[in-house]
Amino acid sequence: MASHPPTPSTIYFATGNKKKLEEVVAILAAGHELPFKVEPAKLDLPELQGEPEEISIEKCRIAAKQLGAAVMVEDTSLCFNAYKGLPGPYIKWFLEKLGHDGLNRMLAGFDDKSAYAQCIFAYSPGPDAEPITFVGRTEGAIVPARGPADFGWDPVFQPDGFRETYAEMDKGVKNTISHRYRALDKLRAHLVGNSGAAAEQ
Ligand SMILES: O=P(O)(O)OP(=O)(O)OP(=O)(O)OC[C@H]1O[C@@H](n2cnc3c(O)ncnc32)[C@H](O)[C@@H]1O
Ligand SMILES: [Mg+2]
Repeated sequence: MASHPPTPSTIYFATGNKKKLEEVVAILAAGHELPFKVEPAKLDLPELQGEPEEISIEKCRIAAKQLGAAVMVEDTSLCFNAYKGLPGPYIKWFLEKLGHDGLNRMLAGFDDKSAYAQCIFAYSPGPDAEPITFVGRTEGAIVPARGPADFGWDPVFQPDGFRETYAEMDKGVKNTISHRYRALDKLRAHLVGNSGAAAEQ
């Protein structure tokens, strides 16, 4: 991986999704004091096609060019094992067109209702740098919708080891086990490790 310059004091989180932003802020605030600030940047980034990691990298390149600064983005997939990982990064359109019931109906003919939520953060220190990625995954199952419908497919995803869906569980709990937490925790470790103080050693 090409070495990155020390972590800058401000990094923009480019997203058009306020619920994602809420969770990123909450996850970062729950940890130790950070040697950098994360500022939101509301960009309507394109819905790209391809493998999830490539989508996040390209999304990051676009955001870094638009902002001309250090930027992080993330792309989220919901992957049904019975569909070999689809809808994957296309979940946004499946959710929009089919709704929670339709996502369940996709699996009506399958005994295997297992799925995993995947979040891939991509970070770039600036428009000319190659983004680096951090992947987080949470295994679970697709279930009939339960809980408040204020964030995407949360009501139909029940993480393994829990009786609640993401939507039913306390936000604080979701933010310690979610695909987003797991990916962001890796990015945070990289940025802290690469911050000025650490980089001087
Ligand atoms: O601007 P960006 O960051 O791309 O925001 P987006 O809403 O377009 O998000 P994605 O492209 O990553 O599409 C993922 C879809 O899954 C939804 N989603 C993402 N994270 C979720 C989570 O933790 N729980 C439920 N739904 C989620 C999101 O609302 C989209 O419909
Ligand atoms: Mg998107």
